Amino acid sequence: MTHFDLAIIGTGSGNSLVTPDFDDKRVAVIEEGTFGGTCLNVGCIPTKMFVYAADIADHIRESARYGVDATVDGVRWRDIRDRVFGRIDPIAQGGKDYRVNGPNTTAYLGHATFTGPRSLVVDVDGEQQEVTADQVVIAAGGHAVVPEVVRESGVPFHTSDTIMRIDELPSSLVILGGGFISAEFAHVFSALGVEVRIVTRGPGLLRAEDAEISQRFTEVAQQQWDVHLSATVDALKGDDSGVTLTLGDGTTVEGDLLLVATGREPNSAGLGLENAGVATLSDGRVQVDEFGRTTADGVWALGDISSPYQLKHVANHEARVIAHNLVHPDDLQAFDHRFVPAAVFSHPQVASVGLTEQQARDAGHDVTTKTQAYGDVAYGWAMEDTTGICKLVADRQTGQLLGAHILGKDASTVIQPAIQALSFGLGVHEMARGQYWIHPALAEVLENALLGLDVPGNA
Ligand SMILES: Cc1cc2nc3c(=O)[nH]c(=O)nc-3n(C[C@H](O)[C@H](O)[C@H](O)COP(=O)(O)OP(=O)(O)OC[C@H]3O[C@@H](n4cnc5c(N)ncnc54)[C@H](O)[C@@H]3O)c2cc1C
Ligand SMILES: NC(=O)c1ccc[n+]([C@@H]2O[C@H](COP(=O)([O-])OP(=O)(O)OC[C@H]3O[C@@H](n4cnc5c(N)ncnc54)[C@H](O)[C@@H]3O)[C@@H](O)[C@H]2O)c1
Repeated sequence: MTHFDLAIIGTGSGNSLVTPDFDDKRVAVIEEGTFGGTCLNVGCIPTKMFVYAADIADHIRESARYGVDATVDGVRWRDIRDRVFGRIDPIAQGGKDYRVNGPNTTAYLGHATFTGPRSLVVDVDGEQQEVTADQVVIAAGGHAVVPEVVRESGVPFHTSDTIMRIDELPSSLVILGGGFISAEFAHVFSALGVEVRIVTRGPGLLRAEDAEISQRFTEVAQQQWDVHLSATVDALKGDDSGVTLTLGDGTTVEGDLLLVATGREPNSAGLGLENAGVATLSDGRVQVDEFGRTTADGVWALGDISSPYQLKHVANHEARVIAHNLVHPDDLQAFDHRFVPAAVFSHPQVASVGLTEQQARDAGHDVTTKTQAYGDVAYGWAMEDTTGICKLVADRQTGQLLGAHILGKDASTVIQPAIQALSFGLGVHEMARGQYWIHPALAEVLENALLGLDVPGNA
C-alpha cells in the first residue's frame, strides 16, 4: 500500500489539480483510459477541429451568393481525421509521460475502485495496487448512454468516442438523438458530403434551448437534413454494411452507419462509492456541496461525475475551486454556477446563457424580450443572413439582463459580452450605451437587441 497526500481519479479536468501547491507533496494520478479525458481526446477539441473543416466546406458551397464561384472538389477524410488526431494524440501522450515521470506524481494506469474512505485499489494490468491518500478527488467524468433497444438489437453503432476515427466517410449516417452531439456531428458529416438522417424522440432539436431558438434551429436543420421528430425506435436491424431503424409510426430510416447521441451519464457505477461513504443522486451523479465536498470526509468531486453541467468550462472552473479548497481548508471557495454559458457548434451555431424566456416567466419576472435578426444589422447584410437571431430576456422593472440566446454565425463569440454583463451585474441600458460597439461588426446584433428591450433608460 502506498500513501499519498492527494489521489486524483481521472485526468480530464482532474489533471489540472496538480498545482504548485503540491510541489513538495506526493500525488497519485489514476487514469484507466486515455490521458487528458473526454474534452481532449473524444470531445470538445477534436469535434471543433472537424467543425472547422466542415465550416470551410460550407463556406465554399455558399460562396456563389456573394459572386464568388467555387466548388468543393473533394473531401480527403483521412487527411482531415489525421490532422485532428495528429495534433491531439501527441498531447495526450505528452500529458501521460509528464505524469508518469513527474517529480511529485505517481501515475496509476488502471481502473480505480474505493475499498474504504480514502482508500482505493487500482487494477493495473490485472495487478491490484492499493492506494491511500489524505484527500481524494473524483474527476471520473461520464460516458455515452446507449438505449436498450439499440444495445439489444446487436446492430453495430458508433458513439462520439468512435465516430471521429472511422477510416472512410459513409454515404449516409443515421444519428439517434437531437441534442448537442447530434447537432454538431450532423453539421460535420453533412458538410463533408454525407447524407444525414436524424431520429429523435423530442418534438424539436436542441430542446434545452429557449423555445424560439429550438424552433428556429429545428427549421433550419430540416432544410439541411432528414429529421424525424417525436420518434420512437421500435426495432433496428443491420450489419457492417448498413442499418435500418423502424420507427413507431412504421417509417424506416436507413443509413450506412448509426451514431448514438442520446445523452451522457456519470461514470459513478464501478467506483465502489458505497465503500467510501460517497452518496450519489438519483441520476447517478456524485453528490457534492457548493465547495465540491462529497458526503465522505476528505473526498471531493468535480466535472461530469458530479456537476449539473456536462461542460468543459464548468469542469475546469470546478477544478480551479477544488485546487484552492484542497489547500485552504479554512477558506473554502464555492462553485459559481450562476451564469453558465454553452454553445453548440453546428450550422448554424447556437449559444446561450442565463434564463430562457419561459424560465424567466416561471421565476416571476416582469419579462421583456427582444429578438434581433442578424439580417437587420450591417454585418448581417454583408452575409445576406436570413436565419440568425439574437434573443434577449430581461426584467422590465429592474433593467437587468436575465438571458441571452443566439443562433447564427459566430454565436459562441457574439454572446460573450452578455455573459460578462450577467456575471458582473451590468444593466441592459448601461451595457448598451456605456461602451462603444465596433461598427459594423456582428456584435451590433447584440447592441441592437439590448436597445430593443423595454427597460428603464431605453427610449
Ligand atoms: C463529443 C463531445 C463534444 C463535446 N464538446 C464540448 C464543447 O465544445 N464544449 C464544452 O464545454 N464541453 C464539451 N463536451 C463536454 C466535455 O467534454 C466534458 O464536460 C468534460 O470533458 C468533462 O471533464 P471531466 O474532467 O469531468 O471528465 P473527463 O474528461 O471525462 O475525465 C474523466 C477521466 O476519468 C477516467 N476514469 C473514469 N473512471 C475511472 C476509474 N474508475 N478509474 C480511473 N480512471 C477513471 C476516464 O478514463 C477519463 O479519462 C463535449 C463532450 C463530448 C462527448
Ligand atoms: N458544444 C458543447 O458544449 C457540447 C458538445 C457536445 C456535447 N456536449 C455535452 O455532452 C452532453 C451529451 O450530449 P448529447 O447530445 O449526447 O446529449 P443531449 O442531452 O444534449 O441530447 C440527447 C438527445 O437525445 C434524445 N434522446 C434521448 N434518448 C433517446 C432515445 N431513446 N431515442 C431517441 N432520442 C433520444 C433527447 O431527446 C435529446 O435530443 C451534452 O448535454 C453537453 O453537455 C457539449
